[in-house]
Amino acid sequence: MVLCPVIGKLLHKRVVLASASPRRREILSNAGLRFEVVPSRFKETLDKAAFATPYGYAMETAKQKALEVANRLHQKDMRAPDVVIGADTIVTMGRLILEKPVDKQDAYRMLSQLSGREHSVFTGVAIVQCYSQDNQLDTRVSEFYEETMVKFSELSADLLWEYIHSGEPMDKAGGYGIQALGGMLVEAVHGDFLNVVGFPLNRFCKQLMQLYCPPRPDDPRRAEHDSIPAVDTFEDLSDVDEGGPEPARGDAGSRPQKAEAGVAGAAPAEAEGNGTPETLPPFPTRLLKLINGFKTSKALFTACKLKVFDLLKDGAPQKAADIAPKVDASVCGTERLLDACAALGLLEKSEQGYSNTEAADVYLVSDGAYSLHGYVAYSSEVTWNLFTHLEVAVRDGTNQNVSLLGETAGDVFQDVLYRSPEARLQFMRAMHGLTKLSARHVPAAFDLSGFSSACDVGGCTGALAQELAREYPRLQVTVFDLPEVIELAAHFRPAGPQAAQIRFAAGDFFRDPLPPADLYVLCQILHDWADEKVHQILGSIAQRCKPGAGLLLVEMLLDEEKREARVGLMQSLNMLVQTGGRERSPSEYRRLLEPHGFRQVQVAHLRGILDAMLATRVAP
Ligand SMILES: Cc1cn([C@@H]2O[C@H](COP(=O)(O)OP(=O)(O)OP(=O)(O)O)[C@@H](O)[C@H]2O)c(=O)[nH]c1=O
Repeated sequence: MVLCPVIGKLLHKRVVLASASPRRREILSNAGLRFEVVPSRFKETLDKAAFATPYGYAMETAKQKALEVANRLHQKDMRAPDVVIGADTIVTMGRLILEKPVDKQDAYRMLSQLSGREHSVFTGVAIVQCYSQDNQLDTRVSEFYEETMVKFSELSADLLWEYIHSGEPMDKAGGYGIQALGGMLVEAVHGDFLNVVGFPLNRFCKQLMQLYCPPRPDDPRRAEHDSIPAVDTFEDLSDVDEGGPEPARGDAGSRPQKAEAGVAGAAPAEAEGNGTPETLPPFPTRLLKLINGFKTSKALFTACKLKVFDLLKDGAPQKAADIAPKVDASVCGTERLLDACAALGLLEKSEQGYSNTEAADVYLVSDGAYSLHGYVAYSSEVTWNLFTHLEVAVRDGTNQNVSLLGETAGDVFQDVLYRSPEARLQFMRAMHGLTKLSARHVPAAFDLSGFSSACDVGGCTGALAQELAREYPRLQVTVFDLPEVIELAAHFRPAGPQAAQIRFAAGDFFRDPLPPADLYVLCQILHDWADEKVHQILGSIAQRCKPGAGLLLVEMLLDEEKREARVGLMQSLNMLVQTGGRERSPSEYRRLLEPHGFRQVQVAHLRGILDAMLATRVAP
């Protein structure tokens, strides 16, 4: 019996697993797949620093493992297998990437770093379809990754050594095997368990379905189903938070090979009835998703604006007819909106009516500790309108505030974002919600314990300052921002024990001297500006810095080739249309930092949407 129908389709193909991992072999044979095992000889020595994300590294390693086997078998037999599967599992925590330990000491080092903390396990998978013609091998690679979060208990040195002496850690990424004795170290798992063991079977089957059973354009069931095109559910979007919002959960077709089904390219199919092979283009699911993406954003914005999620928070399910009058809307419109939200994974729909999903309760209600309601409102009322002028922005290379607000829009902050107390508060709410969520991995990205004072330049509501203060209880943090921002920052001040570590100082970082500190922080500031202004900001920070002082940059880092970081690239368009600034890659930031004496730059790709760089000021 095969649960995944596509596994049956592969029974007649020559499938090779390019892996020596006994776990991968077991997972795939348990699933009913028939395959040969040819371990890859590819050496896992790719330069990790060259990858924008840890999963980019895992996917590339998986691909190289599979391609090595495909090429070797093709050369040997002049006949390539039909499909080669490669995989690579890594354990990551902050900027650390852990692979298999080299010896027992190394295993101890890894496990003690994981003790008491949460980490991510990424498995990158590459499915290489091989075609040989005239003795030439042509390949088409489909890659993806899966992330699972694992939390370890606090583990004593004795326990770790006992575990290491069992011999189990040595051939396993991160130095543990969750499926055996290592399971005892684990307090919680969030995500696909088999992904931790070494192979994300569920996602693999979905990928095979896409490759071997693409929906046909003339399939009536498909048309019906796709009349609202498939979109990422909210749960998928929250993966983004923890892994960087990449194409539908790490879905990446590789370039030199043929294009991935669903975007372009043709896949052979058999015409119904007469068995004649006919070439049909694959149904462009992903393309339709892109075309219609704006509808899903607006449905979410509208539900937030009507405060549907506030109404349903923690309460019993309600019917559309009961909800409509409470949100001052028509029953027929409300019903459609609620159904769309349910299909998007924002609401649950049952016989009793509609209720919030867990994610909606946390992120979409207007008053939650982690609410993104302010960010949604800003996106709907400001970003949305600016994006209607994207074409002009692209043609002219300028921000579109003037198109929106008229000639008064001179300075992006003073005349636009802060043009009235309401606009200012709206922007601050948006930034606060987003920073609070996305900056939580920043403080642990580097060891900042050597610094005693920090100045968060343009620190707005103090959201990052709170995270820094929480991680470093001896650190004093000054949040430096415009007087009108500091005035409203009181709305967001923390009540907790960190409050005493944080003070707010008013000033303009383009004009006024910065407060003294031995660590300066710029969180999503440089991306607002073109290079000339960036130099001005860095110059005035450098003036205040003694040698040894630090500069922590928190930004969405683009990959050097500007191909992978989809969210960062979208954000770069956003910066064009809103401010005239841009997102940059690590080497672009390095080039801006160097003339100001900021060297020894370390880069940390973090979970979530923000990354971090730490530079040290050297003597001029
Ligand atoms: C976290 C974890 C990992 N593993 C194993 O760790 C190896 C990772 O290394 P790899 O480089 O991806 O694979 P490999 O074993 O070297 O094989 P290959 O595919 O030939 O490179 C794989 O074995 C996995 O199962 C477990 O068995 N249990 C766990 O909980």
